[in-house]
Amino acid sequence: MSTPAAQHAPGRTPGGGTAARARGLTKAYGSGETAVLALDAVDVDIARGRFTAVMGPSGSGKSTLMHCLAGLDTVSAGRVWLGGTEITGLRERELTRLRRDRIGFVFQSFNLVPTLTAAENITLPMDIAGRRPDARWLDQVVDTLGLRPRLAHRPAQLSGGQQQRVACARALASRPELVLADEPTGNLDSRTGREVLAFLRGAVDDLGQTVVMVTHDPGAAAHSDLVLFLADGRIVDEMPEPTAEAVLERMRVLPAGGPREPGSVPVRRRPGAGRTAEED
Ligand SMILES: Nc1ncnc2c1ncn2[C@@H]1O[C@H](COP(=O)(O)OP(=O)(O)OP(=O)(O)O)[C@@H](O)[C@H]1O
Repeated sequence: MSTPAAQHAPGRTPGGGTAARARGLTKAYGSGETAVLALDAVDVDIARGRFTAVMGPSGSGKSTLMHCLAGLDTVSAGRVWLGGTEITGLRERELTRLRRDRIGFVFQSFNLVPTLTAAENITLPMDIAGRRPDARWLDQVVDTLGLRPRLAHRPAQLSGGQQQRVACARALASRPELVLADEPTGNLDSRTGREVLAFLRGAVDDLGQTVVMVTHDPGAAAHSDLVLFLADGRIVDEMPEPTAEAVLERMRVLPAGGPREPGSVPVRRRPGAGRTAEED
């Protein structure tokens, strides 16, 4: 469970498919002279049952991509699907329900409720939704994350790594179709960070979950099955079975990134960029 993805057998999980998909996904912030193009006609397929990392320089559009895939942000152009559901065009109420029922989120700052126990934090989103957790699934998640002895503890009684494990369990509790993790190890020391990555890896390998993780850390990306490299709002490359060294090397030659004005640079696509997982 704790082995980097490079040591896992390559190939898709049985019954794979696409958990999320975007075509021509474009996001501009602002308008006129101050407008910036955060995403520029991105095509992406997120393979079901796999662990995908998103890397790129600061300002390259990683968080925007994540937010658009989750329906947390509106798109300027293009289409986004979660499974078979097109989310572009859904009303806010439908989006709220879709996020609650079908997507799990893990953030850099664990976002736990301090007055609740670990167990209560884990089931909170389902409690709010009036949904009953599947007890067997929840047991599996709690055991995979090694949280059984900590369930009665409040966040302040847990280490940072344990708190992030609780946040991971909360994201997995409803057995979502997609788990989105934005810099999940950003606030952790390297040892506890590796622990959390091993658990995310376990969520994919042992529980069949689909995880997309934004990270700046090549070592974290090495736990994934596939790294997508963003630069200037475009997917410029991808790397299956990444190693930390290969990711670091690839990052060195990425453009410095940052937003730019719409239309200021002609759309030019590297060979293979935006290729779908199906086509590999
Ligand atoms: N709410 C916003 N309003 C205006 N511009 C925004 C907004 N959100 C993002 N941007 C712009 O879009 C660009 C892409 O932002 P995004 O946060 O997706 O980049 P990132 O790759 O996640 O960066 P970082 O690694 O620093 O978190 C940013 O550089 C920023 O200028």
